[in-house]
Formats: sequence, structure tokens, C-alpha cells
Amino acid sequence: MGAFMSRFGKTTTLYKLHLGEVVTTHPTVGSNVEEVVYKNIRFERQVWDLEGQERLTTSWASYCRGTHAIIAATVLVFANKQDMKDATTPAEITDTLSLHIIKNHDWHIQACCVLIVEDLYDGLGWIAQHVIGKAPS
Ligand SMILES: Nc1nc2c(ncn2[C@@H]2O[C@H](COP(=O)(O)OP(=O)(O)OP(=O)(O)O)[C@@H](O)[C@H]2O)c(=O)[nH]1
Ligand SMILES: [Mg+2]
Repeated sequence: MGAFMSRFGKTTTLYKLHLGEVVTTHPTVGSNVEEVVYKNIRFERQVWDLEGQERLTTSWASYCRGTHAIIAATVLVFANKQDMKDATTPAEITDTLSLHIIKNHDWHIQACCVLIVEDLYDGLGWIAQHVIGKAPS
């Protein structure tokens, strides 16, 4: 999972949503947390970007420490880098992550590339729709 997650564009996606720009990144060590605003929805200090290199992903559990239960979690997966001709397709990512076995939570896979912010916003719109129960306005 660690290697699978590395260099997928998590940090680039976070800053595209936060700043509206594609920034130059380095492999993340530690984490980044930023505010993301989309229409009338404010994800205030709620959008976390974690390190994806395999040797570092053992730290991911520490971000969940103190969490006793996850209730009604929704799962959004960004199938990023769809601008690349050999990009892994959303269907392939769905299979690799076995998303179809998730029965108790809503999940959605969103094809995107960081150059097209509307694709990222479609994903956020889906989250808002499922968490708040209505589309952002
Ligand atoms: N072509 C293309 N390149 C992208 C896209 N998103 C990110 N990249 C590039 O992919 C590289 C890695 O992006 P990062 O955002 O640093 O990846 P990461 O998932 O945060 O990596 P780690 O922090 O190591 O886990 C950078 O060179 C980005 O410019 C995309 O949609 N299309
Ligand atoms: Mg990163």
C-alpha cells in the first residue's frame, strides 16, 4: 500500500485545492494540513496530506490514535494523473483497492488530474452531498 500511495499527487492535489495553483513538491515527510473551501463548504483544517513513501506509511496509524469509531464514513478516492496516457484507470484502481467489497459505507472513485480543478471539485461535491445531504451551492 505504501509504495502504491507514493508520488500519486496527494500534496499537489491538496495545494491545488487550497491555493488554486499547481505547486512544486518534494516527497512528503510528516504531513500537511490546510483549509479547503469549495462553494459554501469549508473544510477547515480538515484536509490532511500524509507521507506516501513505504518506509513512512507506518506513521499513518498515529493519525487515527484516539479515534474509537468511524461512523458513517464516506470514502472518496481520487484516480489522479488521468492526463497521462498510461494512467491507471479508475476501474483498475477500484479493483486494486477492492472498493466493491465496501458495503457499509458510501464510496466513490473520481477520475481527475490536478490540471482540471473541476474534476477535484466534483469529488468534493460528492463528499458534501453524502455528508451534508445536499449539493454545495
Ligand atoms: N501529469 C500529472 N502529474 C501530476 C499530477 N498530480 C501530481 N503530479 C506530479 O506527480 C509528482 C508527485 O506529486 P506529489 O503531490 O508530490 O505526490 P505525493 O502523493 O504527495 O507523494 P508523497 O508525498 O511522496 O507520498 C509531482 O511531480 C507532481 O507534479 C497529475 O494529475 N498529472
Ligand atoms: Mg506528498
